[in-house]
Amino acid sequence: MERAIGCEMEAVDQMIRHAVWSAGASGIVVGVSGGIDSAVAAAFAARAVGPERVVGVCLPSAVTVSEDIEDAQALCRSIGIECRELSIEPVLQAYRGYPGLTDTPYLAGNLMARTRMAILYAIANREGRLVCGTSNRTEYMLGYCTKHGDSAADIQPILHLYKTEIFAVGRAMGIVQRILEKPPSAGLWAGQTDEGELGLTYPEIDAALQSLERSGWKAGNEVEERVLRRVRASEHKRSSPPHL
Ligand SMILES: Nc1ncnc2c1ncn2[C@@H]1O[C@H](COP(=O)(O)OP(=O)(O)OC[C@H]2O[C@@H]([n+]3cccc(C(=O)O)c3)[C@H](O)[C@@H]2O)[C@@H](O)[C@H]1O
Ligand SMILES: Nc1ncnc2c1ncn2[C@@H]1O[C@H](COP(=O)(O)OP(=O)(O)OP(=O)(O)O)[C@@H](O)[C@H]1O
Ligand SMILES: [Mg+2]
Repeated sequence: MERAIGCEMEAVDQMIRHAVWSAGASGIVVGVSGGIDSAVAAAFAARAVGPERVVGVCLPSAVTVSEDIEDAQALCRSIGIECRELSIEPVLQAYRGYPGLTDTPYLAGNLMARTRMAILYAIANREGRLVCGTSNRTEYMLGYCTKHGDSAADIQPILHLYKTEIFAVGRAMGIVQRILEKPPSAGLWAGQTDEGELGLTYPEIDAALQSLERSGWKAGNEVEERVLRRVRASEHKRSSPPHL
């Protein structure tokens, strides 16, 4: 880990406090999946504005494994935030009534991510909260997220951190061990893992991204070429829609 974790954590705290204060918000809502990104993002939110002003919402579907729900609850307990659980199955069941909209795991998965976003924003609307993002720099650069789904947020406390750095920050914050050890997964279909779907490991991807950034986005090997293709293809997820 090259960056000074301590100084950067203070800067994140200040950024979150400023965003909440300038929005006149009562607090923060964050989707807690039982994974490391939402754990670290929620822990930052709790540090910044106090755990009593943060609510974690676990939004399981039929493909969510019970260990993930238990880990999300354990995370909320360990950082002292309220934990709510709302199944997204009734909403997904309604989508299944529209022919073809949920026919593949890919289609259903993106609908799950956007359903979670809609519920988090409804809670934010009702309670005057800001929605806390959980995107890290690696998935942001690769576009490995659902556009207007899990990528939608009002604050982004961990967007500057590569996935491999999230684990180091999580360890420094004392995030529960089971969350630190599980393989990253979007949890959108049974058996899905990030590294399986991307076809590269996070250490490989992060090394390639750092090398590409240093070289002015010139690929020097096959892994860097593959990563660069994903970065280019997902440019639209990092910019405003074209308009006049
Ligand atoms: N060049 C372009 N200019 C402007 N817009 C463009 C575009 N190309 C596609 N689009 C639009 O973007 C859409 C495709 O983007 P999107 O809907 O996001 O879908 P897409 O990127 O195809 O799929 C999402 C990926 O993210 C993964 N994911 C999702 C959610 C969470 C996580 C996780 O790690 O937790 C991972 C998921 O497994 C899948 O691999 C197209 O249908 C189109 O509407
Ligand atoms: N079952 C769920 N309940 C609540 N929020 C969820 C759920 N599944 C996904 N999310 C939200 O979508 C975000 C994106 O998922 P993603 O898998 O990238 O992150 P993670 O689960 O926190 O960490 P990891 O990538 O290591 O699995 C989560 O951080 C969380 O905010
Ligand atoms: Mg996950």
